[in-house]
Amino acid sequence: MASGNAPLTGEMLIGATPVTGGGESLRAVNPATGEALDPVFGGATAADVERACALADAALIPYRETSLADRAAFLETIADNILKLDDALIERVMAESGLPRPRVEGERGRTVGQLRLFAELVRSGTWLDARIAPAQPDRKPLPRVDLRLRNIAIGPVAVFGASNFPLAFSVAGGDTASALAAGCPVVVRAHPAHPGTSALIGGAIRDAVAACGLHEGVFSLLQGPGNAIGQALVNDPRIKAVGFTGSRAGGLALMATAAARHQPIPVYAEMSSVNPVLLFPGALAERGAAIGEAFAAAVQLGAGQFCTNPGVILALDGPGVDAFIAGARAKLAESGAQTMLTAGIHAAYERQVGVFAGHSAVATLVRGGAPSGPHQAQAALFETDADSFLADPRLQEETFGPCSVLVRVPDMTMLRGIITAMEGQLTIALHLADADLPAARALLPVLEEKAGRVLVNGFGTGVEVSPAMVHGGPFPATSDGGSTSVGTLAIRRFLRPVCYQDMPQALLPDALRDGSTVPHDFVN
Ligand SMILES: NC(=O)C1=CN([C@@H]2O[C@H](COP(=O)(O)OP(=O)(O)OC[C@H]3O[C@@H](n4cnc5c(N)ncnc54)[C@H](OP(=O)(O)O)[C@@H]3O)[C@@H](O)[C@H]2O)C=CC1
Ligand SMILES: O=C(O)CCC(=O)C(=O)O
Repeated sequence: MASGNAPLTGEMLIGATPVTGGGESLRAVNPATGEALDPVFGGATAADVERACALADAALIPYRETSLADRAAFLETIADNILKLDDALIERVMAESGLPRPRVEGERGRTVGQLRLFAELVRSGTWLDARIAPAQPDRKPLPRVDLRLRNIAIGPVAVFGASNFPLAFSVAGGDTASALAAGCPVVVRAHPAHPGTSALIGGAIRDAVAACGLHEGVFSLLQGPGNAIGQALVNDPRIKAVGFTGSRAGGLALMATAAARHQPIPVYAEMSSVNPVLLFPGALAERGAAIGEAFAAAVQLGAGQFCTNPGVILALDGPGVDAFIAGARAKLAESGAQTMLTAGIHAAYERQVGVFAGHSAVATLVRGGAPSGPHQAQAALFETDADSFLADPRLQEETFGPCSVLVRVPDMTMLRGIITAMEGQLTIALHLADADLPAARALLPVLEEKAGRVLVNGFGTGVEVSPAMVHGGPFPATSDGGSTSVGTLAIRRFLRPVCYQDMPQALLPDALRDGSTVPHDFVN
């Protein structure tokens, strides 16, 4: 296990202990070259999973009662340690993901910024949602009992690292940051595509646990290929919640496992979304070509491997649609193919693009530049009509990669019908001119029903980490439309309220004692 800038060893982390897993092993593969990367990582066995969960359970009570200041300092130490990994981290991410340096450096900034934002939140104490309703012994006709409420950590959390954000949605990504902020020990199941990146970040967290004097079970990192590791983790009775970003099939499988446990637990899975982009007539007439060019950039961001990727364009039919297509066509045609994250993701992309290309009701508008190396995705824009789109659910499914289908929609009634028929989404984007506002206003309640975030004159890619962000949405965008995986509200997934009734001051947690300086609602 790497510590600081020490070389990678192929070990995982069971608490503070580096362990070479005795299960099936794996090596990362550079998707840009096909080269297998050293070292070999030993895979976690059932006994490794068991030990990590036992340690997490042992760490729960001491960790969840750390002071706000100490827990915030821990999150900041993780951020500092990640930065200390310096270029060794950036190069390993690039080698394991095929992502370009500026993207990886940006993602590191987002990861570190996210940890610091959660540190600020922890320090504020607002997330405790403390409420004090003191006793009213003289209340008539009945006296009122003394009631005090605070949130506590839900318990050890299993986090599945995502393939498409090796830093911001992985070992120290949003799920881990929000769970640690809530006071939950975390057991991470590293994504098999980037074991080296995961080990480097895992070392940074382990070093922070030690430097902050915390129980070693606050963090463990499991490596290896295959479903068995994740299944064992979600099945372990000591795990009390799950954070996941990945495929719909994977998310559904974990939800089923969690629901079938003796004690079912919540799975916060972010799965699939096509993020409809609605083009209104006024905006199309005013700047159709420019919107088309901006779309071409958005759909290719990160080789389209974003769950916020604009996968469906619903264009209200009119002359401006052709201007949009011309703008998109010009930009897409001149773009190069991009390396995808893994051979499997590339093969899935080719399969799904093949469904569009071979569909009798679909026309190919443009393909991007041809591949010049292994696992490269060629961008694609298709077109179909509204009736065909509604009739075939395959056209409404997520294509993970730089691909989108434009649907010509005859009128607002049909647009409303299509949105109503579609599944839940992370984002819906509207392109509007002033003249479109009345129509957009009338549609907004339907859009709110369907998406976690509705945005205007932009695209959903590039989620801002903010207290006001919702990165979630109705199923299947996520398994739980009542939450977010990005932004400070994400902490709520890993909290549970406890009420203390008629509890003597000496037994109350500090935040709920008389004179508490932690922000709280006082109920007269
Ligand atoms: N919408 C989105 O945000 C994203 C969608 N995807 C989609 O997922 C496809 C595959 O990408 P990938 O990132 O590997 O996603 P997967 O869902 O296949 O895998 C994500 C993680 O979950 C584990 N896992 C998957 N299925 C199970 C299961 N049944 N039981 C236990 N663990 C499981 C995987 O490990 P292992 O496979 O070793 O079991 C891995 O650690 C992409 O082609 C794309 O379509 C991917 C990333 C993001
Ligand atoms: O668009 C982004 O910045 C985040 C996208 C995302 O959450 C994902 O692809 O998993």
